[in-house]
Amino acid sequence: MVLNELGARINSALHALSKEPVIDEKAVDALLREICTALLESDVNVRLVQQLRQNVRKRINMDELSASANKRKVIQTAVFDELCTLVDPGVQPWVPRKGKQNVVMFVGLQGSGKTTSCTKLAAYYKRKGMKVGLVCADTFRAGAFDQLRQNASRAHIPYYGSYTEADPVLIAMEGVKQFKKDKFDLIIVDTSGRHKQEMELFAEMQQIAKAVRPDNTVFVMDGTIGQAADSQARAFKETVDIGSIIITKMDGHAKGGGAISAVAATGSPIIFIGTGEHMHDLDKFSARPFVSKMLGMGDISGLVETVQDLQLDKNEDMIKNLAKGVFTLKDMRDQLQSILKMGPLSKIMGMMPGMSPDMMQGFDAEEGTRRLRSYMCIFDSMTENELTSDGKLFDDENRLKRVARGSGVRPVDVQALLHQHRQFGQIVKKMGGPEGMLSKMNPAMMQQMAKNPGAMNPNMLKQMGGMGGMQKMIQQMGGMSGVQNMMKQMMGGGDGPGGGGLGNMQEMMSQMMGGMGGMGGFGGGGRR
Ligand SMILES: Nc1nc2c(ncn2[C@@H]2O[C@H](COP(=O)(O)OP(=O)(O)OP(=O)(O)O)[C@@H](O)[C@H]2O)c(=O)[nH]1
Repeated sequence: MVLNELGARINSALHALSKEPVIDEKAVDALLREICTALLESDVNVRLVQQLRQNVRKRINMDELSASANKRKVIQTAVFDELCTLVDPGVQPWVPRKGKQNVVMFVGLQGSGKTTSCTKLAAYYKRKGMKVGLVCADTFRAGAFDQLRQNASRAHIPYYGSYTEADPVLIAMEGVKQFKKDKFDLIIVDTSGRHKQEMELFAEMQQIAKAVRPDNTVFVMDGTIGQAADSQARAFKETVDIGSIIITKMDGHAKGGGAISAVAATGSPIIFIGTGEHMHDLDKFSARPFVSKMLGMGDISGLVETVQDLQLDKNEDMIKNLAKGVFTLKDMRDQLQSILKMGPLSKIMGMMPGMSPDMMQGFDAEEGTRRLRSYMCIFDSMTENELTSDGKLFDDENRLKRVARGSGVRPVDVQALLHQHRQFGQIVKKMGGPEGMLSKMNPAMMQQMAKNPGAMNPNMLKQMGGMGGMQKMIQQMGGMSGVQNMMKQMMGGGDGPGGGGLGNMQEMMSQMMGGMGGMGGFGGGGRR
């Protein structure tokens, strides 16, 4: 069972509980049976599933429960917490520090996704402002250096490797030495893999570790591996000092439960999850947001971090404009550019509460991204004067035709962009100023949800006014104008209970992307 399905099944079991007229031992047993079966079908280690069942059972005291006003909430919180425990070894993950020359070594079996993940991680920390270098110490697989070189070049990340040197230990040592000399903040060493756990691989890993003395060793594991994950993780743990885990290929049809269980075998935290072959397909992992996202409650912290990385609050001109309710073509270009920088639209939308991955079906994010890129070409063909205008200049047909010619599109495409700009402009006008919807919020509620999404009353999101309330929470958590402005743009309004939050967002997105079909499932306001 893939993780989306697992989340949906646990959700529906919890939902079924709320429909029970009496919540007694029998009802709790039925709930746990359903959850445990779902976990086992997702390849979660059987020992861990038993442990989860016992822990939840221990936390639910039926006598106390009968006096409790909200039994369902108590049970839901217990289940949520135990699901988090399942993927959280309780160890703070290691993070590189800027200004210190951090060395990270990647290990794992051949094809697990080491090389790909090295570059993804390098790009991630580059976005955080670190000076990152990649060392290819994989001399076992012909072509490994070429792969790393290509990936690194694409991401503009310096790399080190050799076509002639056959000794991986020497390459690793030399690469790390050079990057250290040049004061790199983070040096990532990719090592070889083998088809299976074998002595030669382990001996090589140990030699490299001895030579470069990594601050952290990252174990990369294929998410599709199933129950074999447990023994694989143990074998690696016994040989090298695994500090963190990256699980790859968690996109598509990976069951993932087996690899996730590896946390227990190594006692090391999962730090990232690979969700595709592209550079951006790396999700930071932490237990609570992961479980929250799996259960369709979104990943607020991931969304806030992604938005923070954009440093939108540094775009002062736009912020000033927005506050005044003014929205130029240049503002629109900057916003869309930011969205493009955040990575695939599907990923961003997947982080939003209420949007479980299955709701994204039919949402053609690639087509959306292509359309955004064509918009960028149109903006590039405009003069500064035109960009800083409200678009009325294009009532002049010659001007419109000139821009269409310059960007290789039809005049009607330029008109479509101008139409969307007008729509955005109307929303900005409505929301700007002190009367904007962001001024109305309930901080206590937001803080509670931010701290513990599992304890959230399922109706809370609805009460908060769906995505409108979400927006307020992001304001509370991020506390920065850039996030608000971004969210304002992306999501549109949504005030009050059931306010058209998601509905508006759907409308906005589909307008932006030119009416992508298949998003009709999004309800207004909170979901569940
Ligand atoms: N779908 C998907 N594919 C991935 C992911 N991570 C890696 N891959 C693919 O998995 C394949 C193997 O990845 P590599 O990075 O070459 O694996 P490796 O562990 O470095 O392999 P060796 O160098 O031979 O040890 C490649 O085709 C990658 O594109 C992921 O998160 N999702």
